[in-house]
Amino acid sequence: MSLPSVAQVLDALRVVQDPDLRRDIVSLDFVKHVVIGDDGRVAFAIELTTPACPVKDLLKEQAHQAVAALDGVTAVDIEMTSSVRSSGAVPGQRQALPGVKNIIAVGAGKGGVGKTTMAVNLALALSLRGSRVGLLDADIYGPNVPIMLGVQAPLETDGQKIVPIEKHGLWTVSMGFMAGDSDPVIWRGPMLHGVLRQFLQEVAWPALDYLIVDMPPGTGDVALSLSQHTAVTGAVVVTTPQTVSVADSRRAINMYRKLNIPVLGVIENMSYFACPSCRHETDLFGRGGGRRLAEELNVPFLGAVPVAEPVRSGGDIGMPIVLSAPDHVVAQAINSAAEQVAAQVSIRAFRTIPLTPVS
Ligand SMILES: Nc1ncnc2c1ncn2[C@@H]1O[C@H](COP(=O)(O)OP(=O)(O)OP(=O)(O)O)[C@@H](O)[C@H]1O
Repeated sequence: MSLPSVAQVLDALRVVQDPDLRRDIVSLDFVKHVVIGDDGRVAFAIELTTPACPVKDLLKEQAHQAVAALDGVTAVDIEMTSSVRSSGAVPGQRQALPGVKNIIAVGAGKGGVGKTTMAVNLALALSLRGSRVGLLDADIYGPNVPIMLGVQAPLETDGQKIVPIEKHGLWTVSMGFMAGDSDPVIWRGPMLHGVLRQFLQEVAWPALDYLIVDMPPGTGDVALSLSQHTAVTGAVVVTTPQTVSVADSRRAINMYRKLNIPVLGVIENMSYFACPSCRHETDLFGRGGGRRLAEELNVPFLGAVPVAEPVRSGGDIGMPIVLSAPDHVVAQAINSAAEQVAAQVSIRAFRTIPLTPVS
């Protein structure tokens, strides 16, 4: 039986569509290194735009089926790889940080909605999926990242730049490493601006796919500084479902829009309580407010995360839930939200990078 050509394999793969990018994987230039063996074995790689791709398994399965159906094919070997694209540096705009492909702000309109919890767990979820991730604690007045990561160490320099502290596979800097746990931070706007600039430009950040920035709650100075210092890929807004929180989140989204920071989407934290014994779900704060806000403002809804005691206790002892209980319903909800964030970043990267034509 005759063997298919590389062109025929590629043609067959054109039926496989990336649902987020709305194009087929061949014209997206995802298919690499097609090798057709004399025995009819076809091997190739599919290079996705993030290791956290939510539809990775689906794309692999569809690609397998499409190629296996060709005459002469006896086996199909697919290697799934990824290369995160940068959507930070748009021509004519500010530069992203050197070596940092994407900067993602995690913000909230209100304090106490779980913004830091989401920032830490989203960062870890992306890292656990194979990305290189940094976490910048820009919540200068209430720096809780060190507590939630369970790390307390003085920041040091390599002679020129601040060396970020590595914990659980993340690289991080925080005011909490400078001030003591209970020292108040009393600074004026220009000083905040200076600290943020230092944390961005005077830190020896390693090469990163994603730098997650834990923003202070509310609308204000730090978001403005961030947008002035660097090209921000986008912002994730964390809300709880009740009306007062949603109203503040609406203001936060509008602020990011005013600053030309794209809104990647809304996460509804503390969406409901899932009883660990009987599994009954109670809508403590009126589930759905975050989703309705996303629909109203025409931004993606990235997921609903329930309330659960292990989230709080894990945060208190520096062992975030995606690490301590990866099968917990909350960890799964956060993992799914992290995949949606990565997908939104990829979508933005494709809006700013011209596609390579495929011959
Ligand atoms: N889904 C959840 N289930 C249970 N507890 C949660 C959940 N999300 C957050 N928490 C807890 O709520 C408290 C506040 O969370 P966190 O510090 O992340 O909020 P925040 O919005 O960053 O607050 P702020 O910026 O005002 O300091 C923490 O004790 C945290 O462990």
